[in-house]
Amino acid sequence: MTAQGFDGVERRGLMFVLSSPSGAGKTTLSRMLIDRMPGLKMSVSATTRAKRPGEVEGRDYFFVAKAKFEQMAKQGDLLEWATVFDNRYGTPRAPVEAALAAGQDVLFDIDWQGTQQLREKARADVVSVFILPPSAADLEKRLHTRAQDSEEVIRGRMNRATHELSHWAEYDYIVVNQNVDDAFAEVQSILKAERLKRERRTGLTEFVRGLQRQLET
Ligand SMILES: Nc1ncnc2c1ncn2[C@@H]1O[C@H](COP(=O)(O)OP(=O)(O)OP(=O)(O)O)[C@@H](O)[C@H]1O
Ligand SMILES: Nc1nc2c(ncn2[C@@H]2O[C@H](COP(=O)(O)O)[C@@H](O)[C@H]2O)c(=O)[nH]1
Repeated sequence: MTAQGFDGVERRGLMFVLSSPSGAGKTTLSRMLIDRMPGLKMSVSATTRAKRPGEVEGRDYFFVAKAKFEQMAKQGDLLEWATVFDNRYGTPRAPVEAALAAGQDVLFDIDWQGTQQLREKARADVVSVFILPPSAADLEKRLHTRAQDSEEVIRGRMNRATHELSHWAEYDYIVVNQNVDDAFAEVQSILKAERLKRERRTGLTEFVRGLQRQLET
């Protein structure tokens, strides 16, 4: 699973995870990353929750029935899965493996349970970022302005936010999403720096040997 860095040095692909309480801005930041960072592919999850207005099958999620989800989990087709807000969510394994094998990095918008499972499977290749809202009032306002969930669903997500927040210290990086452009710049910097980490740059030895040969001649 190697990617060609922009400087031509081979490296292992990485799994870039964003988690947060619902409404803090993962989806927004993920879309910005996919639009602006070449070599990054979004992992599209399967879910048993109902489609929101404007969501597109295969772009936002694969919307599946409960029985189908259970079958996917049983067959080993999911890299990780969890129950969130009474619905099932999981990462289809094949597209992630194919993207990594093709030299791409993969972006995940998943919760702390999924992040733990990915970390158990591939610790060295997982880079995780927890997104915090600037305040509880902002979080609630964002869930309302998104205008895609009922009052009851929003209340449930706000009630669960404390629990989600309690997992912040399990993440490699913490970003406060106050201004979306600033938060994007921070997340982008993390990805750029992680792509340059020596340990995942498998082609460095060969590259440096080549430089040494040039210097000796
Ligand atoms: N920095 C910001 N300032 C103001 N509004 C924001 C900011 N970031 C995101 N939003 C808005 O907040 C709402 C929720 O954002 P988003 O859907 O990205 O959250 P999420 O973390 O993906 O939520 P979920 O976990 O429920 O999918 C959206 O309407 C989005 O446009
Ligand atoms: N463990 C996983 N969590 C996932 C996955 N896909 C999404 N999620 C998380 O679920 C909640 C709710 O999402 P929403 O779209 O209904 O608002 C959010 O925290 C997502 O990050 C997954 O495949 N695995």
